[in-house]
Amino acid sequence: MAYIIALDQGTTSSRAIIFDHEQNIVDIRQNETRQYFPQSGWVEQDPQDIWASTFGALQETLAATGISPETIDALAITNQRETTIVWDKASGKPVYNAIVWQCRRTADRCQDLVDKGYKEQIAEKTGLVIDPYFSATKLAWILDEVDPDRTRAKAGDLLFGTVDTWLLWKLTDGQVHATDYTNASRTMLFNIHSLTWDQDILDLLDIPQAMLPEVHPSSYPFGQAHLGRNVMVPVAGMAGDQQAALFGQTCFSPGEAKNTYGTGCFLLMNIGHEPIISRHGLVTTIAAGTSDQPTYALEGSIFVGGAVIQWLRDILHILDEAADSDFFATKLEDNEGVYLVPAFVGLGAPYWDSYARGSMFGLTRGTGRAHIVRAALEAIAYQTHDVLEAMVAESPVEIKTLQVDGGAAENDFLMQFQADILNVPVVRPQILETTALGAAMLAGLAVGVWQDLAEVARHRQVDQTFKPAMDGNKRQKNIDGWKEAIRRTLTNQA
Ligand SMILES: Nc1ncnc2c1ncn2[C@@H]1O[C@H](COP(=O)(O)OP(=O)(O)O)[C@@H](O)[C@H]1O
Ligand SMILES: O=P(O)(O)OC[C@H](O)CO
Repeated sequence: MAYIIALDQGTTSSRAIIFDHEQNIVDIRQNETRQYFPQSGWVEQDPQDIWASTFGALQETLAATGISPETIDALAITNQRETTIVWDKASGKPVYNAIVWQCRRTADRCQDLVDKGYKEQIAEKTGLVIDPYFSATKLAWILDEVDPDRTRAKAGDLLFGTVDTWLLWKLTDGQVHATDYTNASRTMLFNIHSLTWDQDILDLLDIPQAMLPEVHPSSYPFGQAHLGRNVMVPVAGMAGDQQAALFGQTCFSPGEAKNTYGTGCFLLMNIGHEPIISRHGLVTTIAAGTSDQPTYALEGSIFVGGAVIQWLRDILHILDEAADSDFFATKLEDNEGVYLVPAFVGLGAPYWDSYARGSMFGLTRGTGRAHIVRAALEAIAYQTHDVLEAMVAESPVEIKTLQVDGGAAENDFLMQFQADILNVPVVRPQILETTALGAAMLAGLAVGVWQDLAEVARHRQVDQTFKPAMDGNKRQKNIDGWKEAIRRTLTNQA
């Protein structure tokens, strides 16, 4: 028997998942990772914790299953994207905490770039909206702190990486400094047409090319991971988690879309080989693929999805477990006019408001735990509605079904409410670990475990389809209430 192991480094946890050649999950090990919130809207993680939790999960899964590393055909890495790490090449030590994708510390820098008129140019080159979400201004911020005149970065003594690059570098004992197209396309430094780092943007932010990783397709022999006792295993697949999930959901054709409900929610639609620059608040990104010719995707990035449930559990303490949210939400017939806008770190697509903060509306003396829990789950579905609405406006392709995955997609109430609010069937696959599966598929294709896309798609199975069942008037009333809540939360409206 031979296997592929996917390392899925998400915002809240690091997982190692063993797949066999039939794409069955043989074992999963998971370690939580800690987030730090040093100031309002700031989010950091410790890069050493990211590494230790990931490598620990890998070692634990090998120990628990007794699977010998010699029988592993390939490793795959998939990761929270945009999160920015800079380390010292000689010592291998990070020079600052990882600045997490959700972090808003560079909001003013981004506003300054917008005010100076770079919006169109950056959208044309990178497919992105100027926002603190992406790595570019986070990297410039770290350099301003630790290497203001850029001497060390220019000499190549400091290296930059997103989480995939950091893990690859650690796994290969500092031999390989590389990333893939999908992760590079989230930095706001990468030209998605020429598939190269963009010198104009590097100059604009004073970022030396010498510190940037090489960029390859997602299905590629990146390097040999050192798993101890002279055992080397090829790392043959790397992709940002959302693009890996799109691939794992087998959305290989234009018009096919998925939404992942993790810490955030990320709705991606395959748009084929021609990038569209969005006029409706979406971003254009490179999808995971097996060749040099890129496939593109339109993406709606929602910053707070499942994280709102974590907030109810860990900060408000009104839930013991995230899964209990289903029980409380279904205690009510409807939301009774209560809306929660979880703009804890501003709002992403399609609003892009860095300065908005969370708000709740419609509270009465009768408002209790069930209302707040339900409003939180509904907010995940409404935000997805707003993104899908933008996607429909952008693309002539009709979205007939929405494929879903991620931790919060286990919540039946949320999935049914999502189908009701979108008026589109929501299809949940049997394997919810689609992100890891997609990465494993990319690695397996690179090393010849599977021959082609048709072969990797063969194993996909549906768990449940949630069909829209809400009356049209009620749907509209719900959406109107949400739009009003959004209107009252935004700071950037004219
Ligand atoms: N049954 C559930 N209902 C609602 N939210 C859930 C449920 N299970 C997990 N979550 C939420 O999903 C997120 C974890 O999903 P996961 O896909 O592991 O995220 P990530 O990859 O971002 O770390 C957490 O934010 C958690 O609050
Ligand atoms: O940690 P996740 O799975 O919510 O994914 C984070 C995204 O990659 C951020 O862009």
